[in-house]
Amino acid sequence: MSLPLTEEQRKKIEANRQKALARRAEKLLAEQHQKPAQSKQGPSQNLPRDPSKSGSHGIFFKQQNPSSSSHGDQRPQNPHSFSPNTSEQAKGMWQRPEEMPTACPSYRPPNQVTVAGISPPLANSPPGVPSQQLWGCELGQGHPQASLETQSTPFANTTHEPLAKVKNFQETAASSCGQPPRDPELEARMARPSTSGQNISGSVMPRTEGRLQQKAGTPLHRVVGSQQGRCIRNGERFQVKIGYNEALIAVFKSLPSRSYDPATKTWNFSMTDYGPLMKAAQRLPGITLQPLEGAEGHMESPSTSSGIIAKTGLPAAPSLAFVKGQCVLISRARFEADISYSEDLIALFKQMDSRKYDVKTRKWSFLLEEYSKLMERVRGLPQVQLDPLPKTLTLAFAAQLQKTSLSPVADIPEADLSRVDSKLVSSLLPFQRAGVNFAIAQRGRLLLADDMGLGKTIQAICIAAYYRKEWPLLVVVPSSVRFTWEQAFCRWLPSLNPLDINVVVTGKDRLTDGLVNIVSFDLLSKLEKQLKPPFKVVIIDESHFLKNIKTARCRAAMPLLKVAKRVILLSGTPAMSRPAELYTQILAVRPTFFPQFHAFGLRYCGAKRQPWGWDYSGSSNLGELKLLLEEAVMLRRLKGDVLSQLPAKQRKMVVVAPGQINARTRAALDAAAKEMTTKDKTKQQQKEALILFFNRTAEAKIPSIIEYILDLLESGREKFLVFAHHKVVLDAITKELERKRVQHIRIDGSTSSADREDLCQQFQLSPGPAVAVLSITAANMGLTFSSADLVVFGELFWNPGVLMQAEDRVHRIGQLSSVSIHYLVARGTADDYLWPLIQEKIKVLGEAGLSETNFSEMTEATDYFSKDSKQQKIYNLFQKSFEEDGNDMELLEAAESFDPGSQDTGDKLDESTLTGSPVKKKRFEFFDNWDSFTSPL
Ligand SMILES: Nc1ncnc2c1ncn2[C@@H]1O[C@H](COP(=O)(O)OP(=O)(O)OP(=O)(O)O)[C@@H](O)[C@H]1O
Repeated sequence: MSLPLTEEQRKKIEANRQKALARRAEKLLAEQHQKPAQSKQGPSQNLPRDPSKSGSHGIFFKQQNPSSSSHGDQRPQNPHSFSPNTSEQAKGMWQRPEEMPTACPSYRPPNQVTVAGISPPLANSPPGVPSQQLWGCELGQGHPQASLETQSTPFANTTHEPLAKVKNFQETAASSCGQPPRDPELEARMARPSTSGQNISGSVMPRTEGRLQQKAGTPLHRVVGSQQGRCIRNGERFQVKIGYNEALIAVFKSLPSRSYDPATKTWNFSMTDYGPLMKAAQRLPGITLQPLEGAEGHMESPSTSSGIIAKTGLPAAPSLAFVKGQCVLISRARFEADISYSEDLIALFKQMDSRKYDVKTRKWSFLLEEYSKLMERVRGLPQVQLDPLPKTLTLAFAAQLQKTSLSPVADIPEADLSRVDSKLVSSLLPFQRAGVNFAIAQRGRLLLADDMGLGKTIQAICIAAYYRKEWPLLVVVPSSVRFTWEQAFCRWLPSLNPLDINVVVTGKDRLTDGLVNIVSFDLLSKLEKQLKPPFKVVIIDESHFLKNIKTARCRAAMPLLKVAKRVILLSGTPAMSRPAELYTQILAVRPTFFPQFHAFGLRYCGAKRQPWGWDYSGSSNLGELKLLLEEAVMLRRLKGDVLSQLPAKQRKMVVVAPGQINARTRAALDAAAKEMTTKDKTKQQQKEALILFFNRTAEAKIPSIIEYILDLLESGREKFLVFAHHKVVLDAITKELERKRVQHIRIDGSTSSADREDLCQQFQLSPGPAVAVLSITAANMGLTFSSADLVVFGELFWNPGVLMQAEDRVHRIGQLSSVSIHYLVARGTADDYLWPLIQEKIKVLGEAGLSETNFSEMTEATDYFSKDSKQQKIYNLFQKSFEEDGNDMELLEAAESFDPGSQDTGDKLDESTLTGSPVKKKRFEFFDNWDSFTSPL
């Protein structure tokens, strides 16, 4: 227990202190009388005090690195440094606490000597090593005398141990007395000049020097000479180790990120304050701050500026801390060392010619050509573990490692496409041609990940055709687009006999019957056994369907892809949520890159060990993954990148699977078709048969439309519009979306005007996936859906004006992208007649300058349907019926009275069941829509 000081004791202490300080000031003046007073702006009386003042008055020495003695030979030699007992004062300074007078009479030094023994005796240190460096001197920064200690005071035969004890003693005394526990004598002794030129005093006084000067009435010159300190990196922050200096403390306190650590009695700051601090310190006379290693970027050449903050030239104590990190690729030509601070390592980095320090990331980077040299040298640092780049990267970037390619972009030679059909080659847009060049430079193995609608099909066909000698070709696609692919081959490769195209429709079909074999993912897994001998050239459309290695489709496809010579993967969305989804696709293109998923997971999926196993759902090193993919696996262009080469609208005819039309519906369709061509039928009866045919077509297409929508959703299409005409189709779509819990809106003839706008807004603002299910005739105008850029027509409509008006729901002001329009066309249905009819109408209008001219040009297989005499008859009927404007209403009204269920099941579907729009509305919309041909966007 300690008692508080009496008033008398306090006064006496203060008087003694003043005397001691006055003596010291006199001495100082005597010693410095030759030198001009360097600072008239001495410390302000109001300078805030060190936060440590209340309980940390003492001397604090902490040995930061015992091994630092090995650097003793680098120190400046001081013949006086080790003269034993040359100074009584010094001796007094280092006396043990029990020998020291205490300011607190009731104080009893504690038994424990907490810091004793941490530092080796100075006598054992190599001669001449500045104590500050040897011990990582951490001075009480509130010590006003520290600024006076720039005079040289010979330290003789001193040890750390007593100092530690002094510290311990003083701290304890201070805290127990609640008063400044200082001994004026001791302080005066400590203030004696040191010949070492080093500041090692760390005792803290509670008052500012300015105040003391005033009280003493003695003008005390500001300290001259040098006070040295250094900055030390500590994670994201840095610490300043220097003796007390009021002006410096004021600087510290002006920095926003300041933090004072009472335990170590040091100030620390974030790196953002490094530059300002160094600059401010530079302006303080007598202060020398050794800059932070590797922090050049935080301040303009702090180490070279004006010489005031010149490096001390003193050896930095090597860190004993073990540092671990990894190399990461940051560009085609450079890699970065992602590792925490190590002086030795930084010294090594500085030996590299291509070194660069990034101020923002605070990391060093180097050219790949210096990679081997750096890694070899790092191996010589036992305290450092810098993990190398994965072997895959060194292989993929071998040219850069060997200094043969330092170009920021890969040089891709122009491929000789003379062996490919000229129709195709001449149709390629410039970016598509570049895609083909990339694929051939990659020897026919790639993931073509262009945005949707950029023409991956035409590029894939061209690449595959380049390797035609290696055919038969296998094309694996979602089942809903098998026939679209067939049409695309027919369109782009006129040299290919259509009979050589084999579309696999059932599990009984042969997979190898054609030169070009098109199969769905699901059938592929069923026909796995037929894959021998393996195909040398394989196209996988929507390759992200393979993202889950556990699925049957993936298990069937992977072995096939590993042995194929050419693998062309196509996907606009190769990974939808996490890098792990890319793994199988990378493996398919480059089987040797990451044969084990775990290695890939650790590097790029932020793999974490959990109680239940490894979690690979995260992500890491994505920049590097992107570089690797771009270098050796993937080509991806976004619509925005190539917008200038794209038409505003891209139309695509999607031939949906006839196999999905069931026998009952097929029979109904055939019956309706027969009815239309039967002789002796009145005109009215023919029209009724035509309407029946149209309605049966709607029914027949439902499974294909739903399958296509689900494929789009699985492919990651976020927002799109689906137009249909019949209520039965709209109902089926919405029912399926509800079942799959997909966000959607529906606007048909029964939707009120107010609701139309609300629903439209709802869709526009929806952040995630959403489908707008719309009636062709009820929602083809007056609505803006510009947040989508894809429109799917589940059903065709005979009036192209209505269709184009519907297309323009997305293709309007506010739409910054090129929009994609997919028309689903089913063979053996009314579509066989409607599609050519639409084409023909548009062509006529186009010739008259009333329509876009590219509708047909941009659509596959405008001639996909070759008409026999019976079909010609039906076509003529369609033409006649739908060309006479007055007949449209008649046809629609006739359709409304049609009951599609009556013939087979007796189920009655009323008008509103069959069509999505009320009759009255139709007339208005139908005739108005012709304007759309001429209305510009
Ligand atoms: N160079 C071209 N000349 C003519 N038509 C083209 C060209 N490139 C693409 N198209 C047409 O653009 C439409 C979209 O092409 P494609 O279906 O290949 O795109 P995609 O990238 O596969 O889109 P998705 O990812 O949606 O399947 C098709 O109708 C196609 O015929």
